[in-house]
Amino acid sequence: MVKRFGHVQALQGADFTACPGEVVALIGDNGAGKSTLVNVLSGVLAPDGGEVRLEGVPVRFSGPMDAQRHGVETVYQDLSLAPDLDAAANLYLGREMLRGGVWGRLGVLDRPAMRREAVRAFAELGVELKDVTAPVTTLSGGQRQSVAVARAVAFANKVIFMDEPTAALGVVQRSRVLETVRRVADRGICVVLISHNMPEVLSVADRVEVLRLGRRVASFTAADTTIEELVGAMTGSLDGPPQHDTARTGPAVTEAEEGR
Ligand SMILES: Nc1ncnc2c1ncn2[C@@H]1O[C@H](COP(=O)(O)OP(=O)(O)OP(=O)(O)O)[C@@H](O)[C@H]1O
Repeated sequence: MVKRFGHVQALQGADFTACPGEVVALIGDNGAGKSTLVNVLSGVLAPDGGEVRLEGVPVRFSGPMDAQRHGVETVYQDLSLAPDLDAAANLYLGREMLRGGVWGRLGVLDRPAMRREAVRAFAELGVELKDVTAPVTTLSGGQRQSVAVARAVAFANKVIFMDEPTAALGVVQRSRVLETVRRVADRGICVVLISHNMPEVLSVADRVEVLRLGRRVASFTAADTTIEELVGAMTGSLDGPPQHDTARTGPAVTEAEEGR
């Protein structure tokens, strides 16, 4: 995948594959190109070169909603929440539940049902919101992050990209989100996780892809590597980082290939 911002070459042929049921961690130093890659794969940014394949089929998302229609959800670093809406409304943003019968045809929102579902979804993530009717702008950073994670988990059926989904979380919520990541993958969804937290990466990921200066420079099987090895690959201090064999568990669902 190739992406330029003016003179900045953010992605210079970064590529990776993620399979159903696996958690792939995307790691790299600040500025390595991780968020740019996720933004290109989730339809936020148009690439300057390269190809995305979903279940082996080339796709070109016209925007994030197009990606969502294909079963691809994203937790963005900036969370992309509507600050003045409550947690339940944010969970269903753009996919609101409507009341049945004539009201459904008139497009009346079923707020009680959305709030019930929101309470359930947040409880699953270990988030206790005192008031699901409060605008998300009044929530803590961690609570807002959980709202964004809950939204992606509720709707993804093929791929979830998570850009630093636990950065603002306390210990308990962090471990609940990581449990959720594993559970979502076990449903056959492929999870791509960006994280700077190496113990977290090793505890939840099956594979680790390392980006440096817009390129993928190493791949590791999480069970066979160490924090030192990952940091070495990220910083380039390892001489000729290894391209470990990546155990593939099925057909590729998402791929960003080198630009031509
Ligand atoms: N909208 C933009 N305009 C100009 N340059 C950008 C833009 N977005 C990213 N870049 C540049 O592209 C490069 C890759 O940035 P990116 O945010 O993808 O890195 P990252 O690996 O996610 O970093 P971090 O871990 O700090 O979030 C950086 O040099 C960054 O300054």
